[in-house]
Amino acid sequence: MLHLKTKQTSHFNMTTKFRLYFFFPVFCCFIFFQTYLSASRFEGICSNPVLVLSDNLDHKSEAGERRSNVCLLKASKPFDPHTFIVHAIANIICVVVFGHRFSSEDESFSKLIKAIYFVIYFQATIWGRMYDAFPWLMHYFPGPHQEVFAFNAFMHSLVMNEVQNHEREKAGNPQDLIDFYLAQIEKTKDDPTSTFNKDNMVQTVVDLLLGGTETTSTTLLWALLYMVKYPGIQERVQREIEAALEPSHLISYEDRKKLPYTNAVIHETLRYSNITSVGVPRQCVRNTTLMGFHIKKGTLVLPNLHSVVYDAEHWETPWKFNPNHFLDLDGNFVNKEAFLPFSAGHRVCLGEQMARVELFIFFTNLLRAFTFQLPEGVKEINMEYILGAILQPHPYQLRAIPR
Ligand code: HEM
Repeated sequence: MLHLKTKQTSHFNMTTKFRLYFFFPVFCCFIFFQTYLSASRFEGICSNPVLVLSDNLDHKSEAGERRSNVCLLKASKPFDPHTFIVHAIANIICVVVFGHRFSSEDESFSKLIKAIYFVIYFQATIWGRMYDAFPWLMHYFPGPHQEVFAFNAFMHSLVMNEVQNHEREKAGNPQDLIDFYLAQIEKTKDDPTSTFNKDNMVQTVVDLLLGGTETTSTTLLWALLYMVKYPGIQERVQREIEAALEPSHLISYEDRKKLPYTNAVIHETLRYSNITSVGVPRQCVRNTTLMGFHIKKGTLVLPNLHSVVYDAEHWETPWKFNPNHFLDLDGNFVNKEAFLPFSAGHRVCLGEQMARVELFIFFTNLLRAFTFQLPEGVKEINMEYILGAILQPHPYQLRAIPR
């Protein structure tokens, strides 16, 4: 099913307009952005996640206290890592598309994060389901479903503002996605078949903000939760990092080759947390036959990634967090055919490379700097997920002990 030529449909089956605009431009510009979102471009942007965590923790410190050690020691107090991680990850995609990051106190940034969260998780709520089933009726009723449109409008106006700033400032040397896109619009302005235009640009940026924030940050939240749950695995990762890298070494994506166990833990986190369980809804653009099954034009298709990443034929212990799934007997990293958290085929995740780099650099830096533990007295960890377009862990607290 994954290899069907499918037409992208919206996460929400709300209005035709919304459906048409939601992901379509991404498809048009796939090749352009595959080049733009290459690993090396954003590796530098996320190279200091420990500072991000420390920065965020420092906001909680009393006035006048010094950073560095003071703030790191403060990190051993129990805290919920959610906001810090989401802000850090959202800022990476902001640097890529806008060319700048936002301060955590910035109101429009907070609203953007809220909008992304709401749009991603709303659809699994009863209101989302009701709207999907009876859009014509629900349209007239008040309720949280109306907020999705308000948040969507907010995201569009925020991006439009950024575009206007770019146009005013006109950088000679393109630095971010909006710069490149504007240059592309100019280059193709005489081509009547070109899909490079402002509306598509704005929607594309919104798609990247939506696709690139909750996914990676939720995976990192699962990773920290697994480290707390399995301290033996955490310790083995830390020992590997210590043995392979000098303490002052600036961690890069290349280093994964020296850290097979750490790499295996990240892959196992992606497999086991299964955050995009049934991918993104697609729609068949023409009648198709796949392995004897006839699929009519217009049929909605959900790639069942869950069945692949938990397939007992491919995974030794599918229902257990087991980094050995990605290691051979000599401890070398091995990739697996059934490792498809980013899906496959024509509509494979556009941000896969970016997510892989972010996850590796964040996870490795954080485990090198901290040991993560449960708050004192807490024995139970809720490992169940909250159902949504992305499967997220229940809010939790942990302590980050500086190493
Ligand atoms: C752990 C992180 C991530 C996971 C597990 C993930 C997973 C996925 C999956 C399963 C799909 C649907 C593919 C299909 O329909 O077959 C998808 C699509 C998409 N993802 Fe990701 N993703 C992640 C991170 C990112 C990031 C960082 C970005 C942004 C840079 C991104 C942008 C997108 C976009 C734009 C699409 C739609 C692509 C299209 O329609 O052609 N994702 N992702």
